[in-house]
Amino acid sequence: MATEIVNVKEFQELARQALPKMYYDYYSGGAEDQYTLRENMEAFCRIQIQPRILVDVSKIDMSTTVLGYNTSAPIMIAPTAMHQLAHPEGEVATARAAAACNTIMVLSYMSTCTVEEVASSCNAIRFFQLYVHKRRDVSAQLVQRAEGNGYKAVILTADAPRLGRREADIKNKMISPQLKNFEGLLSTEVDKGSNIQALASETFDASLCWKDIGWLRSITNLPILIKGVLTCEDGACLGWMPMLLWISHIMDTHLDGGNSLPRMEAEAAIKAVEVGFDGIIVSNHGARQLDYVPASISVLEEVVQAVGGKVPVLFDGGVRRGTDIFKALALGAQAVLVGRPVIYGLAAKGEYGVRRVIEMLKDELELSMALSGCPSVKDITRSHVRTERDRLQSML
Ligand SMILES: Cc1cc2nc3c(=O)[nH]c(=O)nc-3n(C[C@H](O)[C@H](O)[C@H](O)COP(=O)(O)O)c2cc1C
Ligand SMILES: CC(C)CC(=O)C(=O)O
Repeated sequence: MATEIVNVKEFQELARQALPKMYYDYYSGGAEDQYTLRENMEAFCRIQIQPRILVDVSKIDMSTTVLGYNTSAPIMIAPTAMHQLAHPEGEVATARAAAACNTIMVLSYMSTCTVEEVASSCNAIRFFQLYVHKRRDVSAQLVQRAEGNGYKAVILTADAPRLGRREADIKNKMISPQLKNFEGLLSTEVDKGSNIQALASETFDASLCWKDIGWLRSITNLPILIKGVLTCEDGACLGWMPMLLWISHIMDTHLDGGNSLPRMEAEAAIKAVEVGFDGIIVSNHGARQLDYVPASISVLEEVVQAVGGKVPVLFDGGVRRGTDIFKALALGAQAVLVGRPVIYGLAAKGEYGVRRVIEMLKDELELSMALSGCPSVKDITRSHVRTERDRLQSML
């Protein structure tokens, strides 16, 4: 008899067994030395939870809203490319699982099922992730198809002017399938070098910058969120801060007239709000772009402070446990997105596997809330966690 799967991480091994090596490596891998890939998870381990006792937790309510849409828990499905390499039903199976769990799914621009196929497969709340194509008309058409098919928001991924260097994909000569969304629009059959690399360099418009957001606004009425730009080196310093940097930060605070953030990071976050984004996703793209950027959990709080509640801040990177979700919420995220675990569930057991992954995370979050004295999501506060920065501060 097969042993019971008891946590999300165990789906990774099932996926490894189920998938051809080339695809498993593509899904699981990160950039270059994979330092940030390890950090994304290890940084969670350095945050401790401070529970409260004797709180009535006989009922736990995990429900929340994201951009006004109700969801059963603050857990969303991150945009990840090419689900049909994991399972023949691809993104349709993922969307059905999202619908069954009452969770929001973000469809990748690089999906293998089309925007329309996913929309007509179920009633999941769907957002659409966008890469801005060198040919702007291609991106505009995709956004308009998404809007016409009931997707509720556009998520602009801003951390990929070029593709990160994923060495396993280079060695494996990772091949991308034809992406049906682009049929008739352009060819994705490129056969030089790493095909994924060639696909990305054909696609990504590396000239995209802040001033182009006006163009994006002009092609859609949907809310637009920005994903990935705020996990910059400036924020990273704080997560890993040696004592010296903390002292200089305190000095900055005084020189800055009370701004509690390092100036560069605050500027980046505020800029995103000023140019009119409707939400921010703190993300390092699952450590697949620039290696040696900080774990995204270690910059979350600075971004939340800089944004000051003006727009929602979502979070992704390394979420594998309910306690990870609890920690991200305590540090100010409105919800988390989950990338690889969803793919592992899909590869191992199709739609059912994705459902199990989400259910397991929900069950773990519910238990974490009960054991921490938090009957609802809004009861999870900053004082429920203790970070490295808190520990260093207490030594001053
Ligand atoms: C295989 C794979 C494909 C991805 N494809 C996309 C994509 O098409 N668009 C995008 O914005 N992010 C993409 N991402 C990044 C995810 O949206 C997300 O930021 C990341 O997976 C979160 O980290 P996690 O996998 O540790 O949960 C991808 C990530 C993986 C692992
Ligand atoms: C096809 C890739 C460009 C999709 C992606 O964003 C990724 O693999 O991280």
